[in-house]
Amino acid sequence: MELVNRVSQHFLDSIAVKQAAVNTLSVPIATSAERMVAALMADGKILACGNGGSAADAQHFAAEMLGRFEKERPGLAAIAITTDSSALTAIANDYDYELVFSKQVRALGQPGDVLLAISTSGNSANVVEAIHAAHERQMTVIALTGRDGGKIAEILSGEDILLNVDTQRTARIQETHILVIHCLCDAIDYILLGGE
Ligand SMILES: O=C(CO)[C@@H](O)[C@H](O)[C@H](O)[C@H](O)COP(=O)(O)O
Ligand SMILES: [Zn+2]
Repeated sequence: MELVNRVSQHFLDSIAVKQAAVNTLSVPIATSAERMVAALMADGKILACGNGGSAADAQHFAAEMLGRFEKERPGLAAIAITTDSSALTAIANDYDYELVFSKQVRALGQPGDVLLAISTSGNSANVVEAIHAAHERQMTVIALTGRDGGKIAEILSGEDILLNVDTQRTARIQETHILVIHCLCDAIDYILLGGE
C-alpha cells in the first residue's frame, strides 16, 4: 500500500504542477507556436536541443514536426541537434562538451530560424552556449526551463520566449515540458490547417 500511495502521489504532484502552469504558460505557448509557424512559413527551420530527458524531448518534438502530430500534413522543418553521435563526439572530443550544440547552431542556423532550448535547471552550459550562438545567428529562442529558469532566463533577449515550469523537481518539470511540446505541435497544426 505504501508503494501504491507513492505512485498515487506522483500523479497528484504532476497534476498540481500542470494545473499551476495553465495560467502562466497558455499565452506564451500560443505566442511560441505563432513564432514557429512564422519561421516555417518563411522557409526557416526549428533546431531543438537539450541533455538527457530533454534530449529525448527535443527529438520527440522534431519527430512530430518532421512526420506528423495528430493530423496529416506535409513535414515541417525541425532538427534535433542531439542525435548525430559522430558530430556530438567529435565536437566534445576535439573542443568541449559545452560546444556540442553551439557549433551545430552556428553551422546550421540562419536568421529567422528558431532554437527550441530545453533545460530543467536552466543552467546546462551547452544549452546556454547554444542560445548565445542562436543570438549570433539572429534566431529566435524559445526556452523550456524549470525552477527559476536559471542562467537561461538571464540571457534571453527581448525577442525570445521563456516557457518556465516554476517547480523544483526535475521529473515534474519534464512531465510538463512534454505537455508544452504537445501543445506547440497542436497549435502549429491548428494555425496551419484549422480544425477543431
Ligand atoms: O531525465 C533526467 C532526469 O529525469 C536526466 O536524464 C536529466 O535530463 C539529465 O540529468 C540532464 O543532464 C539534466 O540537464 P538539465 O535539464 O538541467 O539541462
Ligand atoms: Zn527523466
